Amino acid sequence: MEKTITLLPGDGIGPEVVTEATRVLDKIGIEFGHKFNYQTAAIGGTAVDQFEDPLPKETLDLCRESDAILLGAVGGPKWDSYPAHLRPEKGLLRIRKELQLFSNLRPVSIYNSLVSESTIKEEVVRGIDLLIVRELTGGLYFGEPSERLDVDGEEAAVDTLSYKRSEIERIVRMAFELAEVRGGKVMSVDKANVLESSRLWRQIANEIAEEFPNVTLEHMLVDNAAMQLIRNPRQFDVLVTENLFGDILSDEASMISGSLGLLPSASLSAEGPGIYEPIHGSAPDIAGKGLANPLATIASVAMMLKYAFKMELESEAIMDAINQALDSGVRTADLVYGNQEAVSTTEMTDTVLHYITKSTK
Ligand SMILES: NC(=O)c1ccc[n+]([C@@H]2O[C@H](COP(=O)([O-])OP(=O)(O)OC[C@H]3O[C@@H](n4cnc5c(N)ncnc54)[C@H](O)[C@@H]3O)[C@@H](O)[C@H]2O)c1
Ligand SMILES: CC(C)[C@H](C(=O)O)[C@@H](O)C(=O)O
Ligand SMILES: [Mg+2]
Repeated sequence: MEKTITLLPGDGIGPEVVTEATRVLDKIGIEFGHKFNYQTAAIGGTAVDQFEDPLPKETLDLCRESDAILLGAVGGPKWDSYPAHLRPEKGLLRIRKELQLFSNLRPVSIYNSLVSESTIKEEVVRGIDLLIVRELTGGLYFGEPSERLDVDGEEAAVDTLSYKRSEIERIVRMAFELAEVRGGKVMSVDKANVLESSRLWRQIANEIAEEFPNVTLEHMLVDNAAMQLIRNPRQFDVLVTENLFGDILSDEASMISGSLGLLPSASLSAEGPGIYEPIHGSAPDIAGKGLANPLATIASVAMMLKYAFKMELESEAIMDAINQALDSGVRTADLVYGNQEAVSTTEMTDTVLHYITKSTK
């Protein structure tokens, strides 16, 4: 097969991890006889510097006409004081909205050899396999008004948490469809004891549940969910939640797998190309030092192969290779506690590449 992939390296460690992920794609291409064509475009702070726009039109056009998009990360201290529309993060929010990527899948599992190294007890994390389904184009990130204002002569600011029925229906339905082919359980996470938007969310989740007799639905308040994720993550199969709750819970959940540098994601729409992106950010503290863990981005490529190209075997070959690389003992710095030696970003990828073969399946 021949596929065109738009690369959006972005800022900080973004370019480093995207480069590593394309090496993995190239190896898959060789082993399985596919051709991956890349086109690279600017997003985030890099795009602000070049085009005074965190999402130039040319970038969006390239993305629209590609088969899939691979994003590194955006943002960094350099742009933190820029006005809202020129912030790197705005570029990411805009592209998610433009491409209607309402569904962000953030799977959380643990590689075999990391079970005993987790900061959480082995018996709590062993065999973890849960999926966070994060709503990605609504809620506080996009609600209007979102602005500074004057309240009683005082400086104030407002952000708006609003959801339409259709927005809730489609993401909750997606969660149920995924649960049907997984463990058959949906946990809808909200703050219905306080927020009206959460009460609508809960009501609609109950309605959607009627369409899926083989899937059980439970509700959990988000503060409790944050605690339960660490106390007993095995109770969860699919968690579905609004944009900001999903953002926070997924960073927390990454520590069940061992590091923020391990968690991949797929941002999907009803039709058209999706963005495959690690859940982590641009990590300015380690950028340019060869310290970044490339595995979240490499696993995002595995999600791309599975969801965008229906290349199940190829996707599994990558996940198997990551498992074997970690089994062989290599660790990037984020995975090292104590005095074990860490390998570089490139060395980690080299080890993954070593284990990628068609015959692994
Ligand atoms: N999707 C994205 O583009 C995205 C996501 C989150 C944050 N950001 C942006 O990134 C910038 C930094 O934010 P932050 O520091 O809060 O979050 P971050 O995710 O960039 O980093 C948090 C911590 O995790 C570490 N880390 C992250 N990814 C890693 C990796 N692959 N390997 C090893 N360690 C890794 C970092 O070194 C840092 O200590 C901000 O500008 C923020 O807006 C972007
Ligand atoms: C950079 C930021 C806008 C983004 C988000 O909050 O969605 C990031 O944290 C993520 O998780 O992808
Ligand atoms: Mg985040």
